[in-house]
Amino acid sequence: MAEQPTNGAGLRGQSAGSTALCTVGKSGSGLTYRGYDIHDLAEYARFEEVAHLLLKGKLPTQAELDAYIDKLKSLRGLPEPLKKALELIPADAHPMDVMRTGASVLGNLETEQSFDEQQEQSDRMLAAFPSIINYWYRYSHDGVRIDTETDDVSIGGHFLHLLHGEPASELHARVMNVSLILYAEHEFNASTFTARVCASTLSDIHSCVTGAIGSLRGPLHGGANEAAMDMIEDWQTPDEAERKILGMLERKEKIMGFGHAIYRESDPRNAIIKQWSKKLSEDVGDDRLYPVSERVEAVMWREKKLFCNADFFHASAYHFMGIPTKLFTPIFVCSRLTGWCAHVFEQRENNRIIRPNADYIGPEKQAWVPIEQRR
Ligand SMILES: CC(=O)SCCNC(=O)CCNC(=O)[C@H](O)C(C)(C)COP(=O)(O)OP(=O)(O)OC[C@H]1O[C@@H](n2cnc3c(N)ncnc32)[C@H](O)[C@@H]1OP(=O)(O)O
Ligand SMILES: O=C([O-])CC(=O)C(=O)O
Repeated sequence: MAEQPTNGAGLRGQSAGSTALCTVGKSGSGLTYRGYDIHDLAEYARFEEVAHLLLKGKLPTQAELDAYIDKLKSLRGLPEPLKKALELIPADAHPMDVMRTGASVLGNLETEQSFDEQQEQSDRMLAAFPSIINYWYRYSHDGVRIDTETDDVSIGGHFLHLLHGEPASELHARVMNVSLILYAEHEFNASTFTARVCASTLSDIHSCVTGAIGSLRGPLHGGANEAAMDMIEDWQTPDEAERKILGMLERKEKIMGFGHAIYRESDPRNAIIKQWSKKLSEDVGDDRLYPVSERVEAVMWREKKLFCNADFFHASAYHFMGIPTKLFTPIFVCSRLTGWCAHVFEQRENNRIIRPNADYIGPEKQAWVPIEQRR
């Protein structure tokens, strides 16, 4: 593992527990899920296989995978009260707030009654989350009540089908599959840690996931893919992008989609999603966004030795597939849900309430001042 600052800020460099789910940056840049390298998973696996790996503890056999896919397909429908709740949320709401509310309402309607239900509840959320966000999006933006029970085999294809009202192309379904795999799990990141803290109080799984969605929403975490898109979308040429980035660095602004709390030299997911972004850019005949993104990457490395994290090239990749920017982070939710739930299971298996100490930096003991004497 690369050397980390240990002054305590952000708990950086400190172990907060153990996990059998994931290694991040173990040899400087690697990423594995239960021992499987991210490159192999992105190249050969279906997202549903990775979900099985994380949630059930092993890669499925073909028969197990077929059964799991069928099961997830059967769980895509939404209960009427949830649809009604989604219809009340205005079009200008942030989709991450919609996800948070959707998860919470589902938890009211299909409450986890005991931890024995954790697998079933996780599968249900995995199947239902794309339906939740797209049901709201299509109702609030297009005025249509979509049928969320499609026959698409993959969760990624299903997501795009609901969004665009037609089955996804093979290329788009493939890229969504890769994207969902890349985002699925990442050890004790902020949102996963949120889920584990919540789980450590023996709370229900919907509360753990709802809290995690709130943590993922911020631009320093999952919200960075949207923030990166907002940053680059108006830049017309690589030269303009370079000028703008240099200006931002001069003003000491954060450049979204760059840097990482754990990786020091590169994020292994970047090369993978970058390659798919390039393919998509050729597919749509783009001669602007991809070259702009590449220049931003080069300038950030040249000027600051800062590298793209998983989010940066996700921005252009999603954009090329016609996904509205504000739905980028909800897709991250649909994927990271697998990691969150697997961590909740792990926390529950060997639980102690998470409750660290704080270093007190406030005033020493003070004498009580009656209210009429205060100034
Ligand atoms: C899926 C994910 O969640 S990946 C992360 C997504 N988030 C982003 O892309 C947001 C932009 N990036 C960042 O804000 C940070 O790099 C984080 C939040 C990811 C990590 O934060 P930290 O662990 O505190 O970063 P780190 O210790 O490596 O920072 C070192 C220095 O580089 C600077 N730096 C780090 N990232 C950036 C950036 N993207 N732009 C400009 N400067 C940066 C920091 O400000 C810090 O400078 P300082 O020493 O003068 O204060
Ligand atoms: O690990 C982190 O700090 C951020 C994260 O979730 C990721 O990079 O996927």
